[in-house]
Amino acid sequence: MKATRLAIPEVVLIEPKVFGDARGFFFESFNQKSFNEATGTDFDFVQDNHSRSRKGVLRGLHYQIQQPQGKLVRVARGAVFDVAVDLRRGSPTFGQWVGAELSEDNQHQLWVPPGFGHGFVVLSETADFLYKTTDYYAPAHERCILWNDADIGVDWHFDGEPQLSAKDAQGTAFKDAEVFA
Ligand SMILES: Cc1cn([C@H]2C[C@H](O)[C@@H](COP(=O)(O)OP(=O)(O)O[C@H]3O[C@@H](C)C(=O)[C@@H](O)[C@H]3O)O2)c(=O)[nH]c1=O
Repeated sequence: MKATRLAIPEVVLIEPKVFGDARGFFFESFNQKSFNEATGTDFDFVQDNHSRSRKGVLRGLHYQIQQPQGKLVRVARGAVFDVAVDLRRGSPTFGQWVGAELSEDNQHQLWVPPGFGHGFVVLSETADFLYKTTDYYAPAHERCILWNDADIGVDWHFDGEPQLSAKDAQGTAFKDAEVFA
């Protein structure tokens, strides 16, 4: 497994070692010890999620203002561009974003710590998106920043009008959003 800290160093790109053979492949999609060493964290994951989306679907930018979730995300089918936004006021990278393409071909994973907004757009015909979270879903604390907020300025690596949920279409501007202390 290879771990690379991105321009926001708390966000870590994880490249598992994939063992291919005549039958197909095998890899450890999660190993607590390796993950802790790679990220310098020690979280317990409490929820596993799986969503499927069509090409052009964009989910985000999501976070929970209480019970903030760290997310270890990956793609089992298809390809997405995945984005993390630093929402920790006082952080040297507050309001900045990083992103990576995650796909069934590269098997890359992204560690998005608590305190970050998260979203992705689907680049393939369909994508199965899998992620582990460090805290439980808490809809009362859910918040959404508008995907195309100009102050954040994410380059989604996707041309065209994305398909959003009604909730995401009404996301908050970054300047008005509740953020982490
Ligand atoms: C996220 C979530 C949703 N749900 C339900 C609520 C709703 O009826 C349905 C769809 O929810 P949403 O529209 O919020 O799903 P979605 O837009 O896929 O939300 C997810 O987006 C990505 C980008 C994230 O980072 C996740 O943390 C999560 O916010 O699933 C749960 O039961 N548990 C969960 O953990």
